[in-house]
Amino acid sequence: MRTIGLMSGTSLDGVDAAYVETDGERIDRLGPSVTIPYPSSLRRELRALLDAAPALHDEGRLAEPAVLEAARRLTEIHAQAVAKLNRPADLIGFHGQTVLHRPAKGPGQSGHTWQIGDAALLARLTGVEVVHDFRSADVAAGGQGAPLVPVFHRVLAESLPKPVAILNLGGVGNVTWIGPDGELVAFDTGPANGPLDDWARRSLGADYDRDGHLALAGSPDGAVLGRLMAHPYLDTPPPKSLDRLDFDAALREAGAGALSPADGAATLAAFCAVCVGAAARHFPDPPVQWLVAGGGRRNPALMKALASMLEAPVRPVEVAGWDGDALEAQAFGVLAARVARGLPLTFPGTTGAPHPLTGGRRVPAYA
Ligand SMILES: Nc1ncnc2c1ncn2[C@@H]1O[C@H](COP(=O)(O)OP(=O)(O)OP(=O)(O)O)[C@@H](O)[C@H]1O
Ligand SMILES: CC(=O)N[C@H]1[C@@H]2OC[C@@H](O2)[C@@H](O)[C@@H]1O[C@H](C)C(=O)O
Repeated sequence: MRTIGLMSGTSLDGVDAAYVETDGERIDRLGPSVTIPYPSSLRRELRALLDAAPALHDEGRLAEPAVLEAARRLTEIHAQAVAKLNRPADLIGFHGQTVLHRPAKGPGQSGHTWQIGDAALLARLTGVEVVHDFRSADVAAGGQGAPLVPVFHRVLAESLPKPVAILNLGGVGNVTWIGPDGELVAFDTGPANGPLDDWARRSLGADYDRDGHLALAGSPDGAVLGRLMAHPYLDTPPPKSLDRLDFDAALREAGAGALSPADGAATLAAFCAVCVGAAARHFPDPPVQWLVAGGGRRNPALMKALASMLEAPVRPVEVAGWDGDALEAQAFGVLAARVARGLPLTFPGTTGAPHPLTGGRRVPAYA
């Protein structure tokens, strides 16, 4: 199948689109990819929506005008990304924008995950069948609904020495550990760029701390870091996943807000690495190497903190010949093909699904 994967991540920086030829099990060709950054006004709208989402959800106000308007703007930019790729496609994998993620906390409890985006509008604008809503079926079955990329990571990493750990540093961090027989252990590690971006906005008035300049100018605060390290998420065994804002209260309570701009950034970078170090304790065996994808691999402060925290070499995924900016978008092309073929997206080792589960919903192409 000729697929286009579309991912709008928790960093809210833009949409990534990638062309992939795949049957969902193998990759025949990884084609071009593009990113369309969101205008600042849409970033602000989405960031406000993340804050408002818990109340909107709890009050059943999912179709508020502000939500529909953000979904429409987001979807139109996704359609622009598809047009920019300019490749004939059979299927689009449309993740949408997560505004709230609250998987079930325990057996018998119900959870929910909310991605905004108008799949019918995207199908109309592109003339291509759209697969969307990749996470709900898993959450409804008691899974975490995230992460979803591990099954794609396994295809990519087929010929690499095992065990290997693939770390994505987006707004939130997530890791996939792949064992010698293709076993998967995957989960969200902790906050990554999300709090760093919020900090950069507050202290620099910038979207992010470019090249980690601010963090590299400071030092991690031992007391704040010590309080953060005691967060129960770190020791909780997988499966586990996070909302983009899950650590905000803990960061406030730990006193991060009182630090100087540089020390605050250094502390947040160090904490991201501490979370990854804690994640490694949940692996069945230590990985021979860490391959890092996502925007965080461009932040030298994060990469330095990771290298000093982890025992195996830590390198950007480009050393394996992959494109660390396109990986998640590529994954949603492959996942769309898996949905079309009824193949599982999630597994006991990834989301804690009770058994391998398919998911997603399909909107046919409009003529
Ligand atoms: N040169 C750079 N220096 C520092 N940080 C950078 C740089 N380039 C990108 N980033 C960080 O990477 C972030 C974007 O990462 P990415 O695109 O992987 O996130 P995402 O796909 O939105 O997130 P997620 O994986 O959580 O869905 C930016 O918000 C920024 O924090
Ligand atoms: C609920 C949600 O959107 N989660 C994202 C987020 O961003 C990174 C991390 O948290 C990961 O669990 C997931 O994204 C990737 C694409 C995934 O599902 O594999």
